[in-house]
Amino acid sequence: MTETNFHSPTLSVRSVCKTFAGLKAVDGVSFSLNPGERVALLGHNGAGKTTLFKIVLGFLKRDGGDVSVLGSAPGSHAARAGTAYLPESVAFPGSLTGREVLTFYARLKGESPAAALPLLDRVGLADAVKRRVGTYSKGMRQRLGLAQALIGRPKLILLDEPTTGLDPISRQNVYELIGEIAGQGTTVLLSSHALTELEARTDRILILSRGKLVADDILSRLRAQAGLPIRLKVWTRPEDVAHVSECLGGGRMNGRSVEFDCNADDKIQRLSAISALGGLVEDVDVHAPSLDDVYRHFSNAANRES
Ligand SMILES: Nc1ncnc2c1ncn2[C@@H]1O[C@H](COP(=O)(O)OP(=O)(O)OP(=O)(O)O)[C@@H](O)[C@H]1O
Repeated sequence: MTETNFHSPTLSVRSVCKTFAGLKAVDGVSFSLNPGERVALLGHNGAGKTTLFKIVLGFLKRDGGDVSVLGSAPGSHAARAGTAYLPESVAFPGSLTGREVLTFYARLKGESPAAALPLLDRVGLADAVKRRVGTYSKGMRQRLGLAQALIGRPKLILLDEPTTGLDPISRQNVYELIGEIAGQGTTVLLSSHALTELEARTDRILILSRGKLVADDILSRLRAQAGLPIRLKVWTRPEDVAHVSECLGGGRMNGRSVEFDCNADDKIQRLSAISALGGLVEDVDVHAPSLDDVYRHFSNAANRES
């Protein structure tokens, strides 16, 4: 077994392919993830996210390419010992209590149940540990799944749509927990369709389209690569709207504001021009392209190419 350290990737995927009955579910995908990274894997329904997860976990055999999990082959003892997985829908025996479920999984993973049980507290289930899981809400089951995945401090954790079915506060709690474990060096790879909530909570974005990896970078660089415009909205008094618009070279006028788009490269220059208007300007909003916009850009580009 190869020991991982801060110089070796937690997960390395090279030219991986998987075909189901002639359909290329994963088509030449390559990337590597480092310790402590929080990475979002995005893609339309059927893009190949779950297939890729299953290959990394050793549940599915790839047709080509290489995968190294913590320096070992997927599905090997070393890889499994350091990897955790939360599937999209978790199912636990309804007659067991939350505490019994976690104790069962701790034993299965060769960990001490006493060390694992505080995880129930961390996922907000402290008051429900003695209740049968059959009486849990969907969100509670999902949080129990997350506690199960965190047993034994995995070095790599794969989360398939971890916030599906959770209310806004629980979603926030999940991302706080993800931030905490990543801060301790765990690599988190999560798939999600909830782009807005990912925007500020992941370090890097991977986009799959029809099995191909069409983007892999931090959001700010993907924004720059996409070349999408930045929208500036300048607030002023109603009587000054026309004058402000003229000074700024035009723009869409609303009752109290002027809106226009600029390139990332022009942003500072345009903000200086706005600032030079002094008291005419009451406020400025800067809207960078959202992850939704960036995602749409890369997906559309991939569709046009194919
Ligand atoms: N066992 C299988 N047999 C045949 N085809 C499969 C199998 N598993 C997945 N596929 C196909 O491979 C493609 C990728 O599926 P996958 O489940 O990986 O997508 P996904 O990105 O996870 O989608 P979703 O967002 O809907 O969960 C789909 O076209 C799917 O129908």
